[in-house]
Amino acid sequence: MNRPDAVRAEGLRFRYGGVAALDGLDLAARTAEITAVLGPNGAGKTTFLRQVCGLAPVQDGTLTVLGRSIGGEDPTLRRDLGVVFQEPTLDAELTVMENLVLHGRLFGMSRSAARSGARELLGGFGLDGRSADRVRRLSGGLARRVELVRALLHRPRLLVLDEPTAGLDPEARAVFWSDVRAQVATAGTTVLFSTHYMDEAEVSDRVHVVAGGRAVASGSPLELRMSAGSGSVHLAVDAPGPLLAVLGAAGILALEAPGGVLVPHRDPAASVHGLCVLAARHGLRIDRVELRQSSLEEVFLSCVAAS
Ligand SMILES: Nc1ncnc2c1ncn2[C@@H]1O[C@H](COP(=O)(O)OP(=O)(O)OP(=O)(O)O)[C@@H](O)[C@H]1O
Repeated sequence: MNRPDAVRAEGLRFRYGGVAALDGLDLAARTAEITAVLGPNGAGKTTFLRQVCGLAPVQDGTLTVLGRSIGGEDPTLRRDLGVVFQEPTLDAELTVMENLVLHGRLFGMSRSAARSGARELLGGFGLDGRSADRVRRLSGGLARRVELVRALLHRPRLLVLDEPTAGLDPEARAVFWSDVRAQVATAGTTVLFSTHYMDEAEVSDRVHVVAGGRAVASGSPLELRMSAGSGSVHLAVDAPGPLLAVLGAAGILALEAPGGVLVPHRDPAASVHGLCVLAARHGLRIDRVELRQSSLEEVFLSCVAAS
């Protein structure tokens, strides 16, 4: 389904003095989808997300967020945004509920609406028992989930998350993302987030790989893996030597791999027949054929290396 864009960036350039942070960034995040901005340190992810939130000016290029053209500070936009940035910003001395009510009040909610909204969200994320806990007593993972609840309290249309799970262990990260997915499924919230974790990008509907301030690849995680052209065919054989020799003589790149031979191929499925025919012609027996897709990590590394 083609949904309208909640965020659209075209030719964004941004400089901090002599440093170019964004260098012609084009990307889009569709409504009610999860979009990942995946890139190494210094790729420009935070700069871009700050622009989306109106916290950094648009120096060059165009940026549209929820139908508004962004030029810098825009107080009306803030109501439609829920934000979790890298640095924790809960008040450690207040309880979970006090933090949430404070946030609700800042966003113009009545005390009772903030309390009942907070209760509902905490309940939905299985955190009902934690509302009276002081934040300083929470684990890092729990505190991040409370930040997520706080970001959602005023019912934003767009959730912006800048490396929201940095520093969390894999289990805490998985719980955090299951909360986010639940929110998208129940409320249709649009999510735009940055990460340098490949496995996190896998949770998204669409990934933009960013390097050097530009999007160097875009697509669903599956599309990216397919388009990287680095799938492979694994041919299980007892002794790889003769098969490697036959493939080498035919000009086919092949590598010895555990249990057999690996043949990298842009379209692994299309190459299977030819490989089997070639082996059979030389009297070589293949026990099993397995198609392997490149991981998002391989795609990421190859995109960044080529940029
Ligand atoms: N306040 C600043 N002053 C000068 N240069 C900056 C500033 N903030 C960021 N930069 C530079 O701009 C570039 C992009 O930084 P940005 O923080 O947007 O990248 P990032 O992808 O979010 O990185 P990270 O994953 O490390 O947070 C980097 O070269 C960075 O050093």
